[in-house]
Amino acid sequence: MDIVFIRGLRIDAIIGIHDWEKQQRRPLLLDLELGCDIRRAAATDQISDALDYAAVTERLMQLVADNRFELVETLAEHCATCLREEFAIPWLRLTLNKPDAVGAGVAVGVIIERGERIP
Ligand SMILES: Nc1nc2c(c(=O)[nH]1)N=C([C@H](O)[C@@H](O)CO)CN2
Repeated sequence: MDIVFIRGLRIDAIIGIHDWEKQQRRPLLLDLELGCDIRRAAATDQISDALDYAAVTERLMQLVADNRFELVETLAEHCATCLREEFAIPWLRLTLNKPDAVGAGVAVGVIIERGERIP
């Protein structure tokens, strides 16, 4: 299986369990590995045959802008479900990093894998 990746995507989100976290958007960092087969896109050189990482990025930014959650788990799961359904992605790994949430310079978050890797 091939992978289209997105690394270091910064999206400002309302997320957190505390009242003060619900008042202001704060940055999240997303890394994604998206399973796909790039061979058709490579053969045709057409974006319509590719898993368009720009379209995926735009969809994630819209999803985060339209929602507010308490837990990073909930947001990660929504992102994974949305991408798998709307972009027909068989497998993905998503890392959601909420920087500085427990202290300056400390990274916390979740890493989830969903779907089946196609050999
Ligand atoms: N597993 C999780 N633990 C915590 C989360 C979370 O989303 N998932 N969130 C918080 C707070 O919102 C934190 O970011 C600031 O105290 C705490 N633990």
